[in-house]
Amino acid sequence: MDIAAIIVAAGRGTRAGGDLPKQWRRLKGARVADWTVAALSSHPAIGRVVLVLHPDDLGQAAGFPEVIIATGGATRDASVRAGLEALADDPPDLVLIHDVARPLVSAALIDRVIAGLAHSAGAAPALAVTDALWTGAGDRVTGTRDRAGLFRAQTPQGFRFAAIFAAHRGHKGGPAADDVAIARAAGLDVAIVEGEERNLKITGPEDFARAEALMGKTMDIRTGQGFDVHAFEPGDRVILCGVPVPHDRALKGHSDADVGMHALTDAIYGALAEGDIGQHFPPSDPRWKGAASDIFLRHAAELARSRGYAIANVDVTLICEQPKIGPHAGAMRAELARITGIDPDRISVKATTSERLGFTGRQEGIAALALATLVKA
Ligand SMILES: Nc1ccn([C@@H]2O[C@H](COP(=O)(O)OP(=O)(O)OP(=O)(O)O)[C@@H](O)[C@H]2O)c(=O)n1
Ligand SMILES: C[C@](O)(CO)[C@H](O)COP(=O)(O)O
Repeated sequence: MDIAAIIVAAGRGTRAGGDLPKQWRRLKGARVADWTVAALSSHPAIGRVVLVLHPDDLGQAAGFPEVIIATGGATRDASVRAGLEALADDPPDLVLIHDVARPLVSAALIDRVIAGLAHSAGAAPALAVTDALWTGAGDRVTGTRDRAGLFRAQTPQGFRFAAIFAAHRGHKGGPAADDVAIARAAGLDVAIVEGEERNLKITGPEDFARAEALMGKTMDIRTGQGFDVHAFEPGDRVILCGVPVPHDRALKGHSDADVGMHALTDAIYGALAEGDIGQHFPPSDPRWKGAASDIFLRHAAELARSRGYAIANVDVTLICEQPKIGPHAGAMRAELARITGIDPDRISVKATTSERLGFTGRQEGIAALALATLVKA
């Protein structure tokens, strides 16, 4: 069964306030959109994810190399339609349509939606209304309503792709609250599956704190360490943390011998219990001869993201007498930030000498240590 997900992220988040649309604001260090994309793309049944961005936000696409990007419209249903069109050339069997503003969606809830599609063209999560319902005008209650049979709708809302695509294409009734409304207007049967209180939609300013409190209860924190050494050989520069640094020698290695980036890549693999760089990129493979090490680091960072982890911070220590690292540390942090997609203020690059002791002290090579911390809500 081919299952795709569409994450609509083209809204402006006006009710949430703040300087940035809500999907670009942070929860526990990673952006709301990072959590949501990770939650969907790490689900084993979901093969493809489409992220629908506002035209002003297309610059963010580079931070999501593993997803298909589409450009959204002025309303939620126009954005969903853009996501469906992006899948139309190679249509999946099922599609799950999700709000970027619901970053705490669980794998179990996604499983329930998929299971609900076994006997129905649509399936969507919801919670039965448990509070009493009133009508009101100003500050006065004007009436009461029976809550029996009323539900609070959530996402992801799942559908047979062909059915919801036809429903969206044929929809003429103006903006709809959600895809269930569009499906039902087209006569599709939609099953209700159990939603979760945890699957809140970040809507108002107070919802960021609520989401962080919920995340804190189940946070999975992992650390990994990496260590690497490369010997000097004749040359006129070394590559350290992606930055060429003039020197009277080069570092010797199968790839570009970027000892700092290798240590950091191993730290991320270590946190994931995913072996080391040599397992993923064997030195015996001629494809990696002279390779720029950003390939390795990007792979490790994407692996972390695809497993639902955000990189909370990294700390790299270079051990050498020469060259001096301080003047280049800012450029190194910026380069590591660019490759990993995390903020430079979560990346530390520092250096120490070994007081002229040992192989680094004798200037036979450079060593590097790295630590990485990954978090999953
Ligand atoms: N033109 C739009 C409007 C909304 N959405 C998406 O639809 C989801 C649910 O909408 P809502 O929570 O209302 O988000 P915003 O429209 O961003 O918020 P607001 O109404 O406060 O501006 C969000 O993931 C939002 O990004 C979208 O992709 N395109
Ligand atoms: C689709 C939805 O998440 C269901 O609860 C919701 O309708 C979308 O958000 P909005 O606040 O209604 O725009």
